[in-house]
Amino acid sequence: MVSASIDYPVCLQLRGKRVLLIGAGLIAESRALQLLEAGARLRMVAPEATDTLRRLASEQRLELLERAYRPGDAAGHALVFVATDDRQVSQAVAEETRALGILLNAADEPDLCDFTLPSVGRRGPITVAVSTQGMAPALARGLRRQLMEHIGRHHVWVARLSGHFREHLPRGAGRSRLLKRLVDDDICGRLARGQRRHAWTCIREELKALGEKT
Ligand SMILES: C[C@@]1(CC(=O)O)C2=NC(=C\c3[nH]c(c(CCC(=O)O)c3CC(=O)O)Cc3[nH]c(c(CC(=O)O)c3CCC(=O)O)/C=C3\N/C(=C\2)[C@@H](CCC(=O)O)[C@]3(C)CC(=O)O)/[C@H]1CCC(=O)O
Ligand SMILES: NC(=O)c1ccc[n+]([C@@H]2O[C@H](COP(=O)([O-])OP(=O)(O)OC[C@H]3O[C@@H](n4cnc5c(N)ncnc54)[C@H](O)[C@@H]3O)[C@@H](O)[C@H]2O)c1
Repeated sequence: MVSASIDYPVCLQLRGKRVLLIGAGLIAESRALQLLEAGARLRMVAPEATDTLRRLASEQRLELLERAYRPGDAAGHALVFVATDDRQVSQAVAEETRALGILLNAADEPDLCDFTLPSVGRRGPITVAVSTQGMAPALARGLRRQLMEHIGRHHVWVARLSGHFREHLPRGAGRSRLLKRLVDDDICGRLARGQRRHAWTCIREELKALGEKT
């Protein structure tokens, strides 16, 4: 049975991947900064670019081709973004990316998008992303801001510690127990209330129990 489709969210690993961004105005600039943070190998194509994008190009942080988009530009890229002020450009890019099977985001043109961008907030390794399936970007932004207020320093600390344990402790029931306890009220809750010593006592007990079993 086919039902009405809903969005499928993912967190992409873009380190070292070739990404094409067409347009180099203010919207493209904000996309570019996020893509560079994610480690993408970024090529931009636009006749006019912002000062910041020009500077990044002169520092070789990205490649900037100062000309209009041409069919053939998309080849060899893992993802393509278009953010120009000309719908015809977006349509031409969409034709090319569809033919090549490359996923496209067209700023403000949901009908041409293979994926849309959620409103994103970050704290350490924690990412909050809110999407409204294209219905209300301003609501996505407002909700993201509200949700971010609930992410505290203790969450970042617990996330990092969990990452450390997952890297260094062998998989198994003991490790799962420790990782679950890390996020429950005993530890995460105590950290939120500033009771660091109690939290550490629980962690030590769990590690000791784990050590005795292995
Ligand atoms: C979340 C965010 C991410 C980002 O862009 O980085 C994003 N838009 C943001 C803000 C924003 N955009 C607009 C307003 C003015 C209020 C309004 O018009 O509603 C505000 C609010 C503001 O600026 O405060 C205008 C707008 N946007 C789209 C249309 C076209 C249409 O809906 O048809 C129009 C009307 C244009 C017009 O009529 O002129 C379309 C899209 N915008 C999307 C993402 C995708 C759907 C996301 C979702 O599912 O929620 C989608 C489908 C495609 C895409 O671009 O990927 C970013 C928040 C950044 C932050 O967190 O700060
Ligand atoms: N999603 C959002 O949050 C959001 C918010 C505001 C605007 N937008 C949309 O994003 C788009 C870009 O907005 P902006 O403010 O950055 O525009 P802008 O006018 O600042 O920049 C447009 C860019 O497109 C380039 N361009 C024009 N024709 C081109 C071509 N043939 N080939 C390659 N590049 C070309 C220009 O050189 C320039 O770099 C608009 O469609 C706007 O509606 C999205």
